[in-house]
This record gives sequence, structure tokens and C-alpha cells, in this order.
Amino acid sequence: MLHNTEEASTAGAGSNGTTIPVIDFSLFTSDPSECARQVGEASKNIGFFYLRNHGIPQALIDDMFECSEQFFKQPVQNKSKHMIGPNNIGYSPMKSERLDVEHQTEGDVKEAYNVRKYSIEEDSTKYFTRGNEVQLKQVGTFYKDLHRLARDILRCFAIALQVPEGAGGQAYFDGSHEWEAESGTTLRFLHYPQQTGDPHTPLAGSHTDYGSITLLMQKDIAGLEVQASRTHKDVPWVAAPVIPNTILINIGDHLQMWTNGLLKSTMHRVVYNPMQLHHSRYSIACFIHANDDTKLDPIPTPLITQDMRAEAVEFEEGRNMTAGEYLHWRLARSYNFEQPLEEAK
Ligand SMILES: O=C(O)CCC(=O)C(=O)O
Ligand SMILES: [Fe+2]
Repeated sequence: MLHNTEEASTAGAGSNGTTIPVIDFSLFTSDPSECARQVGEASKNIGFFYLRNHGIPQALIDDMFECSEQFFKQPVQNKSKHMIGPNNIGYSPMKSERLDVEHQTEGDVKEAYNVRKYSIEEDSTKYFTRGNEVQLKQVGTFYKDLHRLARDILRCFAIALQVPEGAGGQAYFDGSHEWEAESGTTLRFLHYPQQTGDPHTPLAGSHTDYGSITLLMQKDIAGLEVQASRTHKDVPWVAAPVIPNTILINIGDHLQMWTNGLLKSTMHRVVYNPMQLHHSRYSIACFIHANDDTKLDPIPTPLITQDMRAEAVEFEEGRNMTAGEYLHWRLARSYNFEQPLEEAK
């Protein structure tokens, strides 16, 4: 076991005192309004929070990391059979994605494999689990557990945002986040290989996530950094360390647009960690997206006003899109699907 963790009390402390809070999610059962208050507060400020007592068995998370390691250690020609395309399913090779489209000339120093909800039984997921039936079943269980957790977290948002009962109350987001519906929701296994690294080159460029919320699990090696403010670009980056037995949650662009910027879709990136001289870094992200046909217009809540629109101005281009169209637009900016991905440099 590698040791590169920090105590929860100091997690992500930036030089300006900004911290990423750790929230005990057992509160969701014992005191939902207090849980919603803490989730809402974190999301209005840094846009990131850790959850402990989240209900996903650690043994299952460990097994998923094991499955991921076994996949990525294969030769590249084996991994490339199910290449990613505009459907966002399958293998994305080293340097094929540029998350910071404006500043990166080279692609991210990472490889990834994406599983989509409706592909759990499909070839691409079977390929990821290399014919291992137990792991195939586990991916399905893991994915559904994460989706269920995400819906509980979204209930906290609806409570914190005071969505009126007539509009759905705490269940407001349930209908737009159905397991069965077509959506961009994606389970992504990431690998940042062992390397000498350049401390100035991000391994994943600065970006915001495209969906509603992201659930992130990091293994052993830290590297994620978050920018505490969307409006002040010169604020320092804050480290998001690995805290055992927690899942890190962040707000994505949907929630920022739905709330006219009240909730923050925070910029983040992955930087080189010297531990990567000797070890690979692995993470697993579950990107929760609204059903494809969901509008990204402000939601009904007394806390959101028209004059808050300026806060969300960076996403003005996405304003009149549905969730499905927005994902398509963001992916087309980050990948060059015109160029065969095997040749991506
Ligand atoms: O690997 C990580 O820790 C974060 C990755 C990330 O932010 C992303 O893939 O959107
Ligand atoms: Fe991200």
C-alpha cells in the first residue's frame, strides 16, 4: 500500500484557506436537510466535496481497480480493439484526448476505457473484462450502485435548492436521471502510466466536467488539483488528495447551467506526481449526465435569478442545447475523431 494521503481535516487546504470538505453521507438517512445543507454549501463554494459512508463497498471498488489494472497492462494492440468514437464508448489511447482545448498542443498523458450504461452486457464491456464473467457482473453492480448514489446526491441538491413540491420537490432530478434512459452517463477507467514526467505538463488538462455530477475514486497516488473559483482565474490550485474510504464528488456543467452559476462547475486538472516515477496512477470516474433530451435551462427555485446569468457566461454556447447535444459538442472539441485514433500522438 502506498502512502500519499492526508488527514481529512486538512484535505485540499489551499494557501488561501480554501478546503474541500468531507461530508458524512450517513446524514442523508439520519438528517437529510443537514446533509443537503452541507452538500449545497460545498457546491456553492469550491464545487467539490468528499463523501464518506457513501454505501459503495470498498471491496467492490478495490476489485474494479484490479480489473482496470489487468486491462491496461495488456499490449496496446489488445486494448485497441474497441476504440472510442463519437458514441464515447471504448478505449481512448495515450494522448488522444485534449481536455484543455485552448492551451494544450499535445494530448493528455493518460489512457482510458469508457463503459456506457446500455453497454454493460455489450462487447465493449465484455472486452474490458477480458471474458471474466465475475468481473463483468461486478461492473454492472458497481455502475448501478454509483448511479443510485448519484441520485441520492441529486436529491440533496433539490432540497438545498428549495425546489417547490409542485415542481417535484426533492425528487426533481429523478425523472431527468433515469437508469433506463439514453444519456451520456459514462463509467470511465483511467490510467496515467509510470513516467519521468514534466511537472509543468498536466497529465489531464484543465477542464470542467460536462454532466450533472462526477463521482471520482483515486487509487493511492494523488495528482488531482482544483481551482477554487470560476470567476477569478488567478486563484491557486488546491490539491485533492486521496482520502481512504471516500468518493470525491464534483459539480458538472449541467448543474452550473441549471442554477445560473449558483453551483460551481469547478475547473480541475491532473498534474504529475513524483510517485509516478515508480508507479502508475489509476482513477475511476463516473460521469452522471441528464437524459439526452433534458434542457439545460435554469430550474424552478427561488434561489436562482436572471441576473445570475453572467456567472454562467462561459457556457453561453451551450445555453440552448439539450444534455445530449452539449455532450456531443464538448466531445467533438476534445477528440479528433477525423484522425484515426491509433495514430494519435
Ligand atoms: O483522474 C482523475 O483524478 C480526474 C480525471 C478527470 O478529471 C476527468 O477525467 O474528467
Ligand atoms: Fe474531470
